[in-house]
Amino acid sequence: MTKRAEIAAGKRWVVKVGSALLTDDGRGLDQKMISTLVEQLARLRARGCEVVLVSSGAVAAGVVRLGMSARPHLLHELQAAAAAGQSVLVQAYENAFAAHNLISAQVLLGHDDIIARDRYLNARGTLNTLLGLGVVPVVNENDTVVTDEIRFGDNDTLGALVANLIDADALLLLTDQQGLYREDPRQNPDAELVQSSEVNAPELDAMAGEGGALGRGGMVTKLRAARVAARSGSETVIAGGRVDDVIARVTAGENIGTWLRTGKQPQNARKQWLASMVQIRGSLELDDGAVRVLRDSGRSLLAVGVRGVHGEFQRGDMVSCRDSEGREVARGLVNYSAAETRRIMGSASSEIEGILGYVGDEELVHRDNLVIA
Ligand SMILES: Nc1ncnc2c1ncn2[C@@H]1O[C@H](COP(=O)(O)OP(=O)(O)O)[C@@H](O)[C@H]1O
Ligand SMILES: N[C@@H](CCC(=O)OP(=O)(O)O)C(=O)O
Repeated sequence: MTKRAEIAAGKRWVVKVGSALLTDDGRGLDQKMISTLVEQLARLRARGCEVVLVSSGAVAAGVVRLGMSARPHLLHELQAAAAAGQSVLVQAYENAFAAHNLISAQVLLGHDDIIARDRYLNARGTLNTLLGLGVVPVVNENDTVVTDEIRFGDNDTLGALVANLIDADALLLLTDQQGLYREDPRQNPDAELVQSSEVNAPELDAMAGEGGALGRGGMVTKLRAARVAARSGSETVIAGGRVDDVIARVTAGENIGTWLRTGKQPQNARKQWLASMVQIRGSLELDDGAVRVLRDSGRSLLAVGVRGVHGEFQRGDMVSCRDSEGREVARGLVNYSAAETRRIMGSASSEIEGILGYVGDEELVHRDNLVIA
């Protein structure tokens, strides 16, 4: 896609609405904002587009409902707030969509639903079926059961994974700023808006800062999310949720907000699933030859090309493969534990049996289980 106007051809949208936008400066849900957004989503549906809404706001709504003075830090208090707030949030959406004769459906997802392939396929099937039935799925993280270790934590990431799941044409991240600026506008009110950029452009990393008091990830997680969404070929636009008619204008291809262009060809479904695993258990330091083999020829990673092992992981965990300067080259599911890998690194595959007393797989990471960064 080379021109912004081509976005208008997108028929499948994921629209993500952040806490910063929805929660009336932390005083509970901003019902007016919900009605405004839903009215715009209803128009998008009437134009024949399918849409999945990813909405934050459960914790913020729960904090007010339970009379807490601020967003809690303890995990169980956060989870209690999310549980009490999610029902209010979903009810607000139900009412707002019903006013436009649309049915919405609550979908709560956790990290486990993404890393287990059967659950991933199941979630995809359910979302596609809901869309086929004309329903608007309203997705949030299943906050009440996730633990710190396995939570997405921010809904930008969740929005991107949903875009991967349903092969969305585009992801729209709506927030309290009008897009990505060259500097955080809270620090520099004169910062310039980035209108468009290739999503993987390295200079974007230095521009994106942390979030405000209400949201979680700021532009850091929005940028990361755009890169995840791009893996399935989804374009991303970050725009201001309070801008008049923002959803209609972005989806019509108007040049507002920040467009992060995909640039690359989408990965196949299995590689997308692999890429969507956000929990990395350890890393492998590769020698230059292995880096070249992975980057240029798409072959498997063998133990002989590994010089160092960091972290503790088990067979089947996701590990990051890095060059000698620590830059990520690829990620993949490893066939040996960290302890085993430490023993076989630098050795030829034919030597594994002699070292370990058994041989599982010839490859340390098979090419089918490897995604290049
Ligand atoms: N370069 C930047 N451009 C725009 N906003 C930025 C930038 N860096 C950091 N931010 C901050 O990110 C915040 C939006 O993210 P966040 O608070 O997580 O909201 P949300 O709940 O919508 O996800 C903005 O309020 C802004 O202060
Ligand atoms: N699942 C949480 C949302 C996490 C969060 O705050 O995300 P975001 O505002 O999008 O950065 C909730 O509903 O409160």
